[in-house]
Amino acid sequence: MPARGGGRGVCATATLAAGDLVLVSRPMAYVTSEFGTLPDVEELVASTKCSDLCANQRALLLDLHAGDDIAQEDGDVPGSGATEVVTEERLYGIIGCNSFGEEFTDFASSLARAPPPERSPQQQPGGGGPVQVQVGHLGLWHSFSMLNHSCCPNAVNYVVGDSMCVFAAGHVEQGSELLINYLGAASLRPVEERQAGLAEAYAFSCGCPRCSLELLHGCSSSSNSSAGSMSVSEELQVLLGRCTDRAAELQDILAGPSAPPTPGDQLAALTELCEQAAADLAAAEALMTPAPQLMMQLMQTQQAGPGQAMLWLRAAAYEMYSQRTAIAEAAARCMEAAEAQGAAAAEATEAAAVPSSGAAELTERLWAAAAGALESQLGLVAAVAPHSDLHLFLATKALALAQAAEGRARAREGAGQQSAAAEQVVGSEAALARCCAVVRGRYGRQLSDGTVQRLLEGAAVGLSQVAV
Ligand SMILES: C[S@@+](CC[C@H](N)C(=O)[O-])C[C@H]1O[C@@H](n2cnc3c(N)ncnc32)[C@H](O)[C@@H]1O
Repeated sequence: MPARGGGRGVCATATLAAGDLVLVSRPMAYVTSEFGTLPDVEELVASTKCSDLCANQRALLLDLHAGDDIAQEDGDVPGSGATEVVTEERLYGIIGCNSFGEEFTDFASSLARAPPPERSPQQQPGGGGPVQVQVGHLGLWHSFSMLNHSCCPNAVNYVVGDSMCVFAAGHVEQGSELLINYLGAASLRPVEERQAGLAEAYAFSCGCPRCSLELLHGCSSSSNSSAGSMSVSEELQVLLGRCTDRAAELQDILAGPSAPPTPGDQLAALTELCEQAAADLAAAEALMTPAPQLMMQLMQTQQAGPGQAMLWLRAAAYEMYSQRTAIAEAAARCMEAAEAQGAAAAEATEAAAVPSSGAAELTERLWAAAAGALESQLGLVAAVAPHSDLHLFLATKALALAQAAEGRARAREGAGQQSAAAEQVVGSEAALARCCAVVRGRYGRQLSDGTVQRLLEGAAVGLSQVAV
């Protein structure tokens, strides 16, 4: 694969579906840190140096790509032998190009790895040490290191214990290259930032279809531009800048020192923020809708269907979708609190204890808006980070919202009230089926129903611990 630094890659030897196991790799070096932080690279370097590598293992280590400069300076051909010395510079190069780390092990599988309740909560199976469900880790795995990157990956990886597992994350034709995402959450940033990140960390320029499509579209000038001379990319940056400012405002409204004192005030401030966020998102969506001729050209050069091409483009504005969900959710919670306060006050004065149906309807509308915003967010993640942790996280969150909406609808029916807004929410059965499909795509197509259930329970607990 001459277009890839180091020249190698991994291709499917058979046609694959999401959730097919591609490889399991044992670590050559592996370090962890408590409290979920990412260990320092120096720790992995020190651990690799200290480990007593046999000739075979040293040959495998030296076989790894260390960056184009280092390979050229050494006149090295990968896989050239066990007798070479692993210099410090080379080791840093190898670790820089090939290590993989996470701030904490993913929330679903970490809980699923904890012992079942009948065992002591502190004991590993077989009586080992305490189980750490949230540790940060960094490691080096040889066969995993052969996988190249794409911003629209077709494979997904995660660590169990200290082993690296890789699964297909969608349909993969026999002979096609398997590609993973090196960028983590940064994969949901615009193309210029992704390219800069990859150039800095790995010294290559990504030529994946999503990058090419976005670059081509981003260079075109925006017909919406008030200045008339801004490119799509520049205009998107302006909108994303406003999104960042709004995030600070949201923080202030929810927790800052100048937080408005009553849920009513808070709701008014959130409603205003929600309107601004919706207007900016609509502007971004218009910006990311190419003119028909450009769309034809983009699809022909990138071999992507129109739906796919659109999702790839819109994923550059992901932060705005995510913010719209956060604001709508905050507004719904706020209205719910106001509704509960109203009910409590009515009860205290022995007035009608049932909250007014107008308030109830508004609460439902806000929850339906939050669920709708989450569905848009989920669609983007499914397109650019299929079966990732984030995909599972959002699917689980959508399931929780659907179940809560159904619970409220039943409670209101019990109180003789109607709620039309709840019907807009994806039903919990559909949301559960989607969650199970995401789990199977991430953790293995062949999982039993019991294991899927256990992983979903893990994801639900993780959801309650992580605020996004
Ligand atoms: C983990 S290695 C992947 C295997 C590597 N191609 C090899 O032959 O050893 C990471 C390196 O592969 C190269 N690489 C990965 N993805 C790439 C891509 N999409 N385009 C070009 N080079 C890529 C970069 O040089 C990067 O530093």
